[in-house]
Amino acid sequence: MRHLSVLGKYFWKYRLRLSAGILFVVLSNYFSVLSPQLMRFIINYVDKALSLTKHDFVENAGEYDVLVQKVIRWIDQERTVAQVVVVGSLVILGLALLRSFFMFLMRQTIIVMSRHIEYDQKNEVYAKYQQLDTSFFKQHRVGDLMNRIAEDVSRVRIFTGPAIMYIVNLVSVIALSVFFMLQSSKELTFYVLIPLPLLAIIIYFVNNTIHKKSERIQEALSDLTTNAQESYSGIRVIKSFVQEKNMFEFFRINAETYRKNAISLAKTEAVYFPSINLLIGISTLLTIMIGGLYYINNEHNISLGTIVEFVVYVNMLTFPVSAIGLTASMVQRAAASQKRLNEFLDIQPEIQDSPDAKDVKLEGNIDFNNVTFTYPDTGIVALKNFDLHIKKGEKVAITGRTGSGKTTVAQLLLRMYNAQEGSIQFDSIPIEQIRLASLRNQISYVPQDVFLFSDTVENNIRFGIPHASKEAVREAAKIAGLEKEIEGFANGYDTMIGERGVTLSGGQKQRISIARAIIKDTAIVIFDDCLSAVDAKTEKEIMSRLNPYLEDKTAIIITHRVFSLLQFDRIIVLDEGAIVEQGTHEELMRIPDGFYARLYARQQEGREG
Ligand SMILES: Nc1ncnc2c1ncn2[C@@H]1O[C@H](COP(=O)(O)OP(=O)(O)OP(=O)(O)O)[C@@H](O)[C@H]1O
Repeated sequence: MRHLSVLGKYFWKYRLRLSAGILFVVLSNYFSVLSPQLMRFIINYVDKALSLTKHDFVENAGEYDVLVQKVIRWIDQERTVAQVVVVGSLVILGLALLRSFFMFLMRQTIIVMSRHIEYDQKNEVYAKYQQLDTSFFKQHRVGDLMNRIAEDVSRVRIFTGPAIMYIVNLVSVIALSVFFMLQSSKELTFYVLIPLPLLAIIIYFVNNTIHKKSERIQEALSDLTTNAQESYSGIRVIKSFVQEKNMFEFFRINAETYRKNAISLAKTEAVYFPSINLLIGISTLLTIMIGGLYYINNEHNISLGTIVEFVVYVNMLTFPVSAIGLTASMVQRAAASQKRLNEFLDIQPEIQDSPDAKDVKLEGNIDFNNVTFTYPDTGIVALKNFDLHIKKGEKVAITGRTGSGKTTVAQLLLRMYNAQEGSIQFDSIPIEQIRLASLRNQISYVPQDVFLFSDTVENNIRFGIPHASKEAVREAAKIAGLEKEIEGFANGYDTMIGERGVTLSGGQKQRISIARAIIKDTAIVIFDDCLSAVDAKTEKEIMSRLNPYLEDKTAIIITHRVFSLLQFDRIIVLDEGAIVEQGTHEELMRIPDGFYARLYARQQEGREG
């Protein structure tokens, strides 16, 4: 429950709606407990007026609610018995209408409030995701993140809406009806209420079982969905490895688990609802039986009207009491979901703006001073005493074996991580003193893994500059060597990319990603192995167009392909997180048995062979 206390801020925000909602629940219940009293009055009135029974009882006006007393006085004015019955029934109808009206208002306030809270909470979680560090996303599965924003937030909404409504309803219905039952007959109240606590306890326990079983079903369903999803997205691999049968078997096992759990839940539910009805039936039975005996024996001033009044009260208590278990499990689920959400919401991102961080215009000078960096989650030391000084306008290539730390250099420049030792500076300003948004806005980065959104080609290119003109988009596409291909698409720049759009080749995707960086037109450009999927000829073409574009920029190009490096001012060779060779192409070629020279020779052979 304490996990739910964070919702206090939302209840405070919507306090007007909440208080109005609570008032409406109470009013709606107030009008509903008045009708059994009127029923009692009408029955007793008819009984007395027509002398139906020779029964002796005293109508005690004080047992009725003040409002009912007034209504009775108004009805009971020189009217015939039939008129009293008709007018009384119309008042009962009026009460039912009033009750429904307040119920409508109650839903309009409490349920609407819960939708507002749901909206705010979704935004809060989404905004938090955007703030969290990249390392957080490495440690959590996408499915898990999606679940929190969808499933967990919905479960919390069930608490802020229906559960709150049920709780207020339960308390007010029990308080009001027990109050009037006691006014009417203490003895009968006692017997009638005996089965109700028992009912609540049984419902609570059975509901817990149902809750556990539902959780198991959810898990099984999640496995089943993941299984199906992977089969669809990996269909090409499955078919080429002829694994259809095995995959189906895997699916069948998951489906079987789901079926077993679902059947088990259905069995419990099959017992549950009839049992509730049985216990409620016992309450009604006790009312009629004990009330009847009192009546026959002329005890405790019980009239026919009182018995009917009690039967209606018992039925009125039925739903709220039987909803206790349901409400308790709603609260439990919401608390578990909020706990999960709090785990995320409480994380303070390590990478955030320090109070003295400023917007800085970057010129393009970059310094790595003796930087050592270890990935916090794996403990892998990716850079060791890394010292690199790049001047404004310099074009630097970084090469080396896979896993040597090349991408890490780019990640640190974008401040996706903080280096544990040493310092990184831009124009002699420590990276921590530059506002994150300012830093990242001034670096054009093309990551190794291309990611395109399900949107048009044009919008994908202008992603970083949402208001970029069509001309700027076309210019960027031209430099990235994409212009002709895009024009060849049926809808040109408006062609949709992604699951339901055109399927692009690996090289085309890479070039859209390059165009997306180019359009930013910043002083610093980092390309991370972003031409690996294009052929050597296209690569050369792109490079020749990029050359004039990069002229006044500082460029860091990470690559495995040596022959594209020829026009660079400096080539850095990394190995195990440290620089092992550094110089121009010619200088590196002169190092006997050097990494670069060997790589170059190997690639030349490959090209000729
Ligand atoms: N997000 C991460 N979390 C933990 N360890 C990582 C992460 N990214 C990379 N590493 C590890 O850090 C080391 C350096 O990785 P990095 O990606 O910088 O190499 P790279 O030279 O760019 O490799 P490649 O040429 O294959 O892209 C590797 O051992 C890698 O396993």
